[in-house]
Amino acid sequence: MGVLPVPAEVRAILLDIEGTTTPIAFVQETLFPYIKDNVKEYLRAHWEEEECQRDVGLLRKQAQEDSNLDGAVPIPLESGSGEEELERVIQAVVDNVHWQMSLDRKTTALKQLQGHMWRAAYATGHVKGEIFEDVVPAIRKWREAGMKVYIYSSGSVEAQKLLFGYSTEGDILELFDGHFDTKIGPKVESESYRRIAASIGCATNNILFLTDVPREANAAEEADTHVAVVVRPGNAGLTDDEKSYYSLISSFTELFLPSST
Ligand SMILES: CSCCC(=O)C(=O)COP(=O)(O)O
Ligand SMILES: [Mg+2]
Repeated sequence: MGVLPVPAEVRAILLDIEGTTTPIAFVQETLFPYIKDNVKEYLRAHWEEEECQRDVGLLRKQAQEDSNLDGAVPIPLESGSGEEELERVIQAVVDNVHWQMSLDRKTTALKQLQGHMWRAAYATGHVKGEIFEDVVPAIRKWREAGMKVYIYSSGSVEAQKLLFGYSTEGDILELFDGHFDTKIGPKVESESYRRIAASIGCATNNILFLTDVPREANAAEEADTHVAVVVRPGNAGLTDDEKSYYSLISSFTELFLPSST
């Protein structure tokens, strides 16, 4: 690791969050436990709201798709009324959320609910989005050099905006030209990167994608997107093959833009 020249054709930098802009520990030890500890209470408090019913509907649909998976938790429809029936369905949703989270699943259904739940955690100051210290100064420099900067995370767009809107560096949402989540497709499928390029209005090779996950880098590369794998404290280790195959950076300051001499 040292200096990584950015290819001249690159016009946009696409950033992963967990393990790239943000420590994995913040997601795993702060954000996810908040969901596990509060999901039941949240569902009880918001059950009658349209947004909560939409989230439950998406989770129920996902549960049907998952029915052949080991340990999958079905979510029944409410049959009739009464406290006991409501508690039965809510408990099924809670168990489903816990099961999905135990596998670190990235389903849109789970991520939508999480995004809605974190709203209160950020707004009350209970949680602040953690950002590695090199991130903000580097993005400012890239933008001064004319680069567009986008986020692509499995976390919902709403969750992304909360993390960067209520971050340890203040509200830094102005640094981003747009956000993508799994609604555009999974991060491990190359088609997702083609869709992102089409949405930005550029070719896939005009994009440089920074991620900590080799499977995501591989999918992006298959779509002819430039990639670099980010090595941060607490990230999963890379194999020797991955280390020698991918361009690696440990800080955003290692990217060298041709126009930033
Ligand atoms: C956007 S905050 C929560 C992050 C999250 O839920 C997640 O699954 C992280 O995925 P990423 O694609 O950013 O590695
Ligand atoms: Mg990541």
